[in-house]
Amino acid sequence: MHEKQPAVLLLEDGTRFDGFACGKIGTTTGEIAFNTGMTGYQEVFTDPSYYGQILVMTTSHIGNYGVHPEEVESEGMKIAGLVTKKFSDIYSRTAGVASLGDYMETEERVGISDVDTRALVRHIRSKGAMNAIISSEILDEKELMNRLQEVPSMEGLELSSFVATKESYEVGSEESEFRVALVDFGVKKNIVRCLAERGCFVRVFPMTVSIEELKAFNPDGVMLSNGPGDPSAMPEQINLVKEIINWDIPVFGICLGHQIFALSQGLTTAKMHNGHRGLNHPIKNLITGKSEITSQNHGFVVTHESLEAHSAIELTHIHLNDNTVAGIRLKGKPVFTVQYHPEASAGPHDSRYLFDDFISNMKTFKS
Ligand SMILES: NC(=O)CC[C@H](N)C(=O)O
Repeated sequence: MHEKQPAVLLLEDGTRFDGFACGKIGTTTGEIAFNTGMTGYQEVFTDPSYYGQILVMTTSHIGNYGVHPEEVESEGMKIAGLVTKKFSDIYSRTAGVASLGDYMETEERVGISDVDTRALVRHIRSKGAMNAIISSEILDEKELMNRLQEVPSMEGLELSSFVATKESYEVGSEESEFRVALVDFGVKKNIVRCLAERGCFVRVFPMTVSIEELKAFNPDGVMLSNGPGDPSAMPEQINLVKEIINWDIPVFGICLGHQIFALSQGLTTAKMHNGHRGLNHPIKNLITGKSEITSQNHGFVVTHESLEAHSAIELTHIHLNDNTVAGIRLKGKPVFTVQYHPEASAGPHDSRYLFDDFISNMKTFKS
């Protein structure tokens, strides 16, 4: 345990919060976002879709169950920084191997604790997403603001290339019933696990893969992964997905994969006032009429206006809090995508059936 060191959180609009340093002593910048999940902080912090974001956890105690090597969604922490109310230096869980503070230091992540996170979240909820800086080495507001002004806006930022694989790799056995080509934009490990558990041999391809390389693998289906950043800043990947759709193979897309699919078909995406990040987001499946409680993490969304004007794409799921587009499919084709996280790690398993739907599409396609 360390002596508490002062730290500052400064938002782009000049709002300042004082607290204490947690994790590495240093400075970090990014877009500020909040997650309302009450558990699963290690999975969240290692989710590649959070790359470039300073994350506020609304649950008031973070760190109290330490960290565990298996509870990661990628190799290492991906959030740009952490904001909490109470940061626990000690942890109580027999399976824990280290404290969150030690893990953040090893992973070189800067955080700030003892912030009034309720006031902070109310502020960003009304003002909308904006950039922020956390520092435990610079406390001078002018200097912090100068640094903050150099941080690019999330809108227009391509971030997948910082977190997605550069080399292909395989998961599962080649003897498996289905072969899935996964295009990696920043994949969460649990997506691959959910496929492997259902009898899939998965080859994870870098996002620079060509359509010929994908075809050469002879897959039964293509999975488009989640990932960070603005989907509209990825013209090559949008083009690749257009080619995948023309190939007429089963496709399943999650989050960024869903947004890139939408853009490839001429729909548009927009930046949300505030994203959806948490474990209890209500979704309605418009095909079955059933609701599901879902895990979410996104700051962009497919627009209703573009969808209404498109005759080949059908709305399949809506978000019940704000009616935003949560799932779509290509009419008459085995192609569907969702804005939320059926692999939900952490989170409820209500939406796991989407993996089964993908499997059943591949079964039909094979025969
Ligand atoms: N989880 C994701 O794939 C996020 C997608 C995209 N980066 C967004 O914020 O909307």
